[in-house]
Amino acid sequence: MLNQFLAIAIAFMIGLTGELVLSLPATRLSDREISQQLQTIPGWQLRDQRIEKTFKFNNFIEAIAFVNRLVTPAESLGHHPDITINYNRVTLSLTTHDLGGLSNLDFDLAQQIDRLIP
Ligand SMILES: C[C@H](O)[C@H](O)[C@H]1CNC2=NC(N)=NC(=O)C2=N1
Repeated sequence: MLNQFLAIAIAFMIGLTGELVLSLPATRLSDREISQQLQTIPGWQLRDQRIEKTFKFNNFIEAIAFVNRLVTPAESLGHHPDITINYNRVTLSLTTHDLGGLSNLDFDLAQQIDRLIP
C-alpha cells in the first residue's frame, strides 16, 4: 500500500517562489543506470556511491560566485552538494544521503550545475 502510494507519489508542491512544480520521488540507480548517466556529465568521476567534479576559476571571488549560483538549482531540486573550496577550486560531491547511494537527483543536479559554466 505504501509502495503503491510512493509509486504514484508524483507530488504537486508549491515551490519556494510560489510556482507549481512537479516533483518526482528520488530513486536509487542501478550500476547500469549509473554508467549510462555518467556519459551525460563529462568530467564527473564516480567514487564509491558519489559523483565528484572539481571546477577551477581565476580566483577565490569567481569560485564563491559559482557556489552562489548553484544555490538556485540545489534549492529547486531540494538536493544539495557537499562542497569543498580551495582558493580558486570548488570540488562538488553528489550523493543522495536519504537513500545511501546515487539517485536520479544527483545526475539532474550535476547537469544543471554544468550548465552554470559559460
Ligand atoms: C528533507 C530534505 O529534502 C532532505 O533531507 C534532502 C535535503 N538535501 C539533500 N541533499 C542530498 N545530497 N541528499 C539528500 O538525501 C538530501 N535530502
